[in-house]
Amino acid sequence: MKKITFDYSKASKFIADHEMESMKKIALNAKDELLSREGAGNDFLGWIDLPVQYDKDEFARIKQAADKIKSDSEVLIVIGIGGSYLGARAAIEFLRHSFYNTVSKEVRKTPEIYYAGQNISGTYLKELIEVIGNRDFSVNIISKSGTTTEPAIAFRVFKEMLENKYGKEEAAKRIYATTDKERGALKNLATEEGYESFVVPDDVGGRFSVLTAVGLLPIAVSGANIDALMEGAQEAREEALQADFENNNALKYAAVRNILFRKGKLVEILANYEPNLHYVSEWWKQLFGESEGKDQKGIFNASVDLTTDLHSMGQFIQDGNRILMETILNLEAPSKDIELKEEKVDLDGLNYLSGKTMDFVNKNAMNGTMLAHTDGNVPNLMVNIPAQDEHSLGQLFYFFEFAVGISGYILGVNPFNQPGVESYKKNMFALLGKPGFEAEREELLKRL
Ligand SMILES: O=P(O)(O)OC[C@H]1O[C@](O)(CO)[C@@H](O)[C@@H]1O
Repeated sequence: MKKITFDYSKASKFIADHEMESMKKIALNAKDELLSREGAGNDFLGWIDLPVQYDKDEFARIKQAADKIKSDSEVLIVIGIGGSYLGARAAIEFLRHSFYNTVSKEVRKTPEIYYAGQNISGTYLKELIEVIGNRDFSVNIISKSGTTTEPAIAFRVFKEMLENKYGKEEAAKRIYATTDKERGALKNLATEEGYESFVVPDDVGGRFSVLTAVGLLPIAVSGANIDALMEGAQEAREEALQADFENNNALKYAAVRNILFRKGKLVEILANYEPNLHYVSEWWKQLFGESEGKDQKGIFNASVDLTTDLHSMGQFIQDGNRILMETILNLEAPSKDIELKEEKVDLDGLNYLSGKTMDFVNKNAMNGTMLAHTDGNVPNLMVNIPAQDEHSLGQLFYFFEFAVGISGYILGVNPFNQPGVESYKKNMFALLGKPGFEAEREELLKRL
């Protein structure tokens, strides 16, 4: 099986050999810190061994639950926010049909899948309910803490809908709860109501949880192969833990982005040339942004879908404030392609491309853009993804997880906490009038 690779050769003019030598030592120290489990946030390192040490009984139960949902539901609603939905969505959009929910059932073969609880929009929820219509559906509510407001609100709505449609007992058989093994409101509810439950391990944070039931149940419902996903992750883990620096893609990526950061490249844009990678970028943004953006430090993570955004953000990337580095997600072999035909009269002037494939055009756009951006002083790094399949994606997930652990330690932050996320919650609760927030409420209202 082909491997994910990281290539920074096109950015070599921005990185001197001695800088790499020096950062190599720092990255290897960070690796020791991570693997010795003595660094900051060391109670959240369960993701390191997850691809080889996971609960096999639960894994089998995930497959059974997915089979049940496939057999009794036309629609699955996945309720969660941040790490409790982005990994599943990234995988489903990367691995399955570009128009998964709208392509015919004969092609899709599995339930339509929609996401809720990732915003607080009444319009979104109301219209999602219209999409479900009278059809049979199930719900997978995912919240590690079991107390996050956005998914909790959405779950209330769908729980009531299920109970009205099927009665309380049957509704309970259509609700799958993925949460902490013993704590939180959702766990209590699941126990009380008898929902089938799956566990988010204590030592695996939300943004590192895609290879637990958090990601695996929705991914399995979509028809993707979760065994192959885990196998890919196992291979990337093997490399990350065992390989020396020169052959260790995750270590090199962590090192290079930190060299560039220290030279004023404060923003990293992740660029894809295939729309099915859009949510991989969204997943990556949380993984890196929430892990590194703290203590008034960190690389800001952004993403662009290309060539689409070359016609909106392209001007800035080429020519605006020079604070950018760019990492390209290069899907080496897309699963489908179209060959361009010759036309008798070359009115659109495209006959020079006849016999060429869309991917040929796309790859040339990518290479041309990479050189142009490099000339414009945006260092371009590349992550090569062999294929649009589970094996490659499993590798990619682990590659980025390991890289961010190393990168966070290089930066000198705890990559495994997210204290900053609490501030908006506190204000929201106060403004909503949640009991216990009365004093804060008065203060905030004066400021509005
Ligand atoms: O799974 P939970 O506990 O609902 O959390 C969802 C998301 O919210 C955060 O805790 C931030 O508030 C993320 O770290 C997490 O992925």
